[in-house]
Amino acid sequence: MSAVLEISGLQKTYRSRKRVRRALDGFDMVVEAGQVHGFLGPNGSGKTTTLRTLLGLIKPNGGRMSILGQEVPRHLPEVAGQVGAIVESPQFFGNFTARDTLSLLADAGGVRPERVMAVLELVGLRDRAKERVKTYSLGMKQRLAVASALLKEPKLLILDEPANGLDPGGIREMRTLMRDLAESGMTVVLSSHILGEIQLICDSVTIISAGRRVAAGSVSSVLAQHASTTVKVRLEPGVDMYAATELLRAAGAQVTLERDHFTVGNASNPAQITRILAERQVYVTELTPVAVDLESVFLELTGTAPVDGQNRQVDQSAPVPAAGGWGQ
Ligand SMILES: Nc1ncnc2c1ncn2[C@@H]1O[C@H](COP(=O)(O)OP(=O)(O)OP(=O)(O)O)[C@@H](O)[C@H]1O
Repeated sequence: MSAVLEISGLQKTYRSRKRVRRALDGFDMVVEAGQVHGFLGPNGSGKTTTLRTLLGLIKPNGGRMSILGQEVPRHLPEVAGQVGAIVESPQFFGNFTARDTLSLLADAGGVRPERVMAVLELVGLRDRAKERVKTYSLGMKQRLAVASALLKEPKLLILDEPANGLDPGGIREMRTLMRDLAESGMTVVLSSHILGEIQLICDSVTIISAGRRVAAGSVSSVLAQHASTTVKVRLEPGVDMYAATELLRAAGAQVTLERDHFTVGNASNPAQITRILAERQVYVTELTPVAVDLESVFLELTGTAPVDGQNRQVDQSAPVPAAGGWGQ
């Protein structure tokens, strides 16, 4: 695989008369060819700043960036034709049809006119191409925006919050579209706050917090690195659950009592749970690992802000040893 997008040590500081705000603090990101890559981070973590810097819309204070092997912003004119991007919601004239809107853009960008109906077909708007944009739903407008970014047949498509404001049906359509584009060989980078969606759609992710990378890699490897040692335990009906949890707590387990079950947070050896309880004739009817998802990893990572002044990405710091070892 080869990197379509590489960012290394990116710095951006916004300065106004009143304050200095460091939006990017040595940020790194790599996106391999043909992937759908999720770019995740809480509000204000630096996603839009990264994308705007990459597209030459704002100037960084330091760091290196390359797109399709060309250093940017120096070589942006050479690669701009191969990058489609929607970083701010595009404004369309409501009285224009989708076809007229795209024809104007194609004309201005020196794109072959045949591309207009081709991209409308790709985003599923061909049948509605002759209707005015003001009659479109939000989801259709979002798809029209994606169509406009596809006019140039880009190798890299960058979308900031493409599913923003869409209902579940619209989100599903957008997901299918992203996957279809990746299958056609395009690399797609999308930022989103809808983490369940990112988990379904993306091959790989970068998570940013306070201007630094806090995790990166394939979705499965990011999840595996944060594999949970929490298990859910259910007991036979009628058993005193509180007394059972006290037995486990006395042995060092981190127990959280729920309405009809409890969880043990540091269960690196779940057999200890069944052994300790069975010794007191308390029997377990269910013992299941609590699955980790992207949302819990995101909350865990972005809840712990990077240490100021540390010149390294947070995901390169020494791994924290897994909790466990109680009840031996
Ligand atoms: N033009 C600007 N002037 C000053 N500060 C700015 C400017 N643009 C962004 N910032 C600040 O830089 C930081 C990063 O903002 P950015 O918009 O990149 O975050 P984001 O991750 O895209 O957030 P969101 O998810 O809310 O869109 C924030 O603290 C923001 O207030």
